[in-house]
Amino acid sequence: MGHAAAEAVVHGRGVQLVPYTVTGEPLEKTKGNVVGVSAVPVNLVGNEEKEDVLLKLKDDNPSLIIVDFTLPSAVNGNALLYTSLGIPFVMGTTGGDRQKLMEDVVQSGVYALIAPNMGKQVVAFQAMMEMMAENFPGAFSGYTLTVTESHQKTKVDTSGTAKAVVDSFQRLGLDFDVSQVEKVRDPGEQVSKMGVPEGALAGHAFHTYHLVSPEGSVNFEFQHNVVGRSIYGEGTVDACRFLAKKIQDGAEQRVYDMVDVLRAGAMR
Ligand SMILES: NC(=O)C1=CN([C@@H]2O[C@H](COP(=O)(O)OP(=O)(O)OC[C@H]3O[C@@H](n4cnc5c(N)ncnc54)[C@H](OP(=O)(O)O)[C@@H]3O)[C@@H](O)[C@H]2O)C=CC1
Ligand SMILES: O=C(O)C1=N[C@H](C(=O)O)C[C@H](O)C1
Repeated sequence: MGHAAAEAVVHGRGVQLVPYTVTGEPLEKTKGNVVGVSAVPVNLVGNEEKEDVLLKLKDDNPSLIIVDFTLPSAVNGNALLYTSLGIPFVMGTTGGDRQKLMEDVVQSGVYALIAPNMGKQVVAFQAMMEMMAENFPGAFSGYTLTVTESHQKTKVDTSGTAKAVVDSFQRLGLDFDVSQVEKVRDPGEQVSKMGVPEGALAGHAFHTYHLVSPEGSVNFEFQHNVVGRSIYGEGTVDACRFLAKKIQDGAEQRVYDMVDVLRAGAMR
């Protein structure tokens, strides 16, 4: 996903790629190595040197914003790293201890945008569910919910988007815990059960939320199926532009999500 985001930055308006990517690898594996993002060579940064490199990049690029698409196990440590260096960041990575993440970032006073989904229409769906929960709490009391999400087999955690939507469903009266979300990670099942195109097995996000009334006579189904990752890359560029403007304006609020970007009319 980091690569897809970098591609979108290279092709995006009003943003510039700082050609460095921090990895989870030791320096001996990254030293001198580059990856190509379109025609731009991007330098790999090893674990031991990341603090020094980020500080130097911040000095050289005062409006630097870090984009993080890593792993749930890296979420909290990375957020502490960025806040300790005073570098604003966009965090698309899901999982980790989300409550601690929010507490640490808010307390630091560093500008950040944290969201489990950067895709404009998915963010709009999330916002719609939040609005429904706020306006009609308990509207689906007594209903039964099933949630199924399919992602590439390398995804280690339950979808962060599904967790956010489940939060709205809970406020709508559904008795459902995120541990009940069915994760589909087997490629065979993804094709046969979920209808994922074979070409999208390495990158897709299919979500289905199904609700049934107590007596079974009323059914609702919400579905968003994304093939590939380009919509998240485009949303990441929107997020960076939005955050840069907030920093420039010295906005009082310092921590944002993608619904804030959408509400501001700042998603293309
Ligand atoms: N918000 C959104 O719209 C979206 C969010 N996501 C989320 O983004 C995250 C990443 O997804 P995806 O790219 O598919 O995952 P991958 O597993 O493909 O990539 C994760 C990368 O993180 C790197 N990494 C691991 N630890 C660290 C670390 N401490 N510092 C820096 N880099 C590290 C790994 O590289 P290496 O170990 O080689 O260094 C690896 O390449 C997931 O949480 C996913 O859910 C995904 C799509 C959209
Ligand atoms: O890992 C992914 O691919 C995605 N992760 C995010 C999530 O966990 O919800 C967003 C989207 O589903 C793609």
